[in-house]
Amino acid sequence: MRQNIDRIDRELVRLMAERGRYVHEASRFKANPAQVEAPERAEAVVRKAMTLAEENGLSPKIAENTYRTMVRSFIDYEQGVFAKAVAAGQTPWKK
Ligand SMILES: C=C(O[C@@H]1C=C(C(=O)O)C=C[C@H]1O)C(=O)O
Repeated sequence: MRQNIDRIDRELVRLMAERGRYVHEASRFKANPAQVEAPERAEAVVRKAMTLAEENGLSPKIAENTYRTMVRSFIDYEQGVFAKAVAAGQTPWKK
């Protein structure tokens, strides 16, 4: 049983890393920190995860808590990537 949990954790973290690379990419299309935050989109992602949870027999509360924390962390990460790009003069709308 724990072997299965460990296997799933390896897969989840691999998928989170892949997700992170796309979040990193998304920052290139943002013009300011408010666009990085994109609260409506973030909320839609959480809601979608809750619907998917219901469809898959997972508690929507677990999906909600997990996704709120995860998306918040990705936004913070993306804000960091964005701030670095601005500091380096590498903002795409200036190219
Ligand atoms: C990745 C994006 O930026 C932020 C991070 C999101 C996420 O991790 O799902 C969603 C919306 C934004 O808050 C995006 O706008 O798509």
